Order: sequence, then structure tokens, then C-alpha cells
Amino acid sequence: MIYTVTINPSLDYIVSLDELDLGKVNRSEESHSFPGGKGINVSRVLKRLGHSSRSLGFVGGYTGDFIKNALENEEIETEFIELKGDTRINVKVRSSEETEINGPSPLITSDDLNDLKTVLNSVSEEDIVVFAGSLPQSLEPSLYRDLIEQLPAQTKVIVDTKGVPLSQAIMAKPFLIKPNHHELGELFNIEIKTVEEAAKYAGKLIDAGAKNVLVSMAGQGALFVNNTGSYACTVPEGNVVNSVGAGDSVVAGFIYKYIKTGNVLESFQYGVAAGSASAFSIDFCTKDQVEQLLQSINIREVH
Ligand SMILES: Nc1ncnc2c1ncn2[C@@H]1O[C@H](COP(=O)(O)OP(=O)(O)O)[C@@H](O)[C@H]1O
Ligand SMILES: O=P(O)(O)OC[C@H]1O[C@](O)(COP(=O)(O)O)[C@@H](O)[C@@H]1O
Repeated sequence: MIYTVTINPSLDYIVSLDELDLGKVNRSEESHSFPGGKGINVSRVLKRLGHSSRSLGFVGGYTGDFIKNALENEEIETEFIELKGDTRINVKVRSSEETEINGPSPLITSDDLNDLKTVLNSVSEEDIVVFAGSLPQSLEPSLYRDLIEQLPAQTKVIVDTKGVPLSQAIMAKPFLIKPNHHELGELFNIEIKTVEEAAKYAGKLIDAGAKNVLVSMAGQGALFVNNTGSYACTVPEGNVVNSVGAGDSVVAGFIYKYIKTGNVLESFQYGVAAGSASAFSIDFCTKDQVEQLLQSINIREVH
């Protein structure tokens, strides 16, 4: 079983405008509401690729109901803990630039956290668990690390988060982490501009405990590092329509291929194809789109 854990889900409200005029009344021509949050996105993309998963985490209020209904309609299994407050709304403005306003999160109590720990007790060493997204300010930044340490040692854990929750989670030796190049740079207080720089700093995260590091670099390509070497791949050319969830699609594509082949480099390429296919669509990728783009992705070793 693949479990995705979204501690901080969202209703993603995507609104399109020709131009955003700050301080003025803006009227949009098009809007979409999606169930969001990184783990939920991974479950949705896995489903599109033809693989089931169980979505865990916390939801609450009318926005939480929206998420549960949307996932039920897509036949995605859920086992959420119900909160008293409303799940946040994240507004994504698509205009000449993409602007995001991620809303405040509802309160998660220690009883709620204990309920999640109880659900995670059923994870076995054959399972894959994805911990993805930010942690609300009210929670300890070591939460992912603590949850990972509670799982059986052989369970494959994938972490997609940033900042202190990421550096803490690395100490629990996850199977894979997927920072983008900005998030990788933030960990070292530097700006990463090239694949070679990304390789150097991803290598430090391998030394710190991560087994595999996949660094997405948006339109600049992507990098994969483990203790056998560093590999870079190109991304396909295309028109970016909506990059929300593109990084989560990389994670889902990687997992989908890894389950089938156990080959991390093939999984890397497939993940990047899924990321680009989602970036080129208003909602997420389809399997056909991913497999079409896969052919145009080249991989090389980075020295
Ligand atoms: N301009 C682009 N052209 C092609 N693919 C892109 C582009 N921007 C993003 N992608 C795809 O989306 C993936 C994730 O994007 P990125 O911005 O690095 O991650 P995140 O969404 O986590 O911030 C990339 O690895 C790539 O596959
Ligand atoms: O948990 P965070 O870091 O606030 O991010 C949540 C947002 O990220 C997303 O999961 C998209 O993430 P990516 O674009 O990085 O793939 C949205 O669905 C959601 O609004």
C-alpha cells in the first residue's frame, strides 16, 4: 500500500486574470477549485497513472468536506482525522505571473496527532509512505522525523517539504526527498543556479542521511543523486499552464515507476515527465501525456 500523509491540506482556488492590478477590483474570466496539499496531489496523480493509495492527514469544516467529496469522486481511499476548524484555502492567481496566497491552517491538537499516529501503526515494511507539504506553525518542526521514526525500519519513506521539517526528516534516513532548487539552496543559505551546484549540495543531504535526492529545477531540468552518482535530465519544452502540483506529480511519477521496475533512474525520468505533463495542463497529467513526454527526456551523468 502507498500511504500519502498531508498534515496541511488545502482547497486550491485557481483564478485566471489577464493582468492583476494591485489595489483595484479585478474580475477573473476563469476559476477552478481542486483538493490540494502535497500528499493529496500525489494520491490524485497516482490514481491518474493507474495506482491506488490511501490519503491520510487532517481535514475540517466545509473545505474539508469539499476535499473528501472530491477524492471520493476520484475513487481515492481516505482515512483523514477530522478537525474542528476549516481546512485552509490557497489562492493561486494565474496572470502574467503566478502569485500564490496560502491561507492559515486550522488548529491540530495533541489528541489529533495521537489519532494520526494510531492510523500510522498499521503501516508495514512493504508499504511506501509519503510525507508531503508544510507543517502548520503550531506543530513541532520535528514532526515528520518523529513520525518516520515510529514506522518499521524497512518502510520506504518519501519526504517532500522544506526548511527545518526537511532537515529534521533527513536525520530519519528517508528513502527519497524531493526539494526544488530554491528549497535545497535555503537549507544552506545560498542560491542554487546550476545543476552542478545542485549536485554538490544534494550530495551533502546524502551524507546527512537521505538515500536518494531528487532536485526539481522547474524549466531548467532536474537532478538525481544517490551514493552511486549524480544524474541530470532535461525537461520537455512546452507551455506551462498551471505549475501548482507539478512537483507533487514528480513524486507520484517516481513512485509509480519505482513500484514497477525498482530502477531509480527510470523512475527519476518518469517523475520528471509527470511533472512537466502536469505543468502543461490546468489539472494534473494523464498517463498518455506522461508517456508521450518521456521520449523527449535525456539523462546524463554529472561529474
Ligand atoms: N517551464 C517548465 N518546463 C517544463 N517542465 C516544467 C517547467 N516548470 C516546471 N516543470 C515541471 O514541473 C516539475 C516541478 O517543478 P518545480 O517548480 O521544480 O517544483 P515544485 O513544484 O516542487 O516547486 C519539474 O521537474 C518539471 O518536470
Ligand atoms: O503545504 P504547502 O507548502 O503550503 O503547499 C501547499 C500547496 O502546494 C501544493 O501542494 C502544490 O505543490 P507543488 O506546486 O510544489 O507541487 C498545492 O496543492 C498547495 O496549495
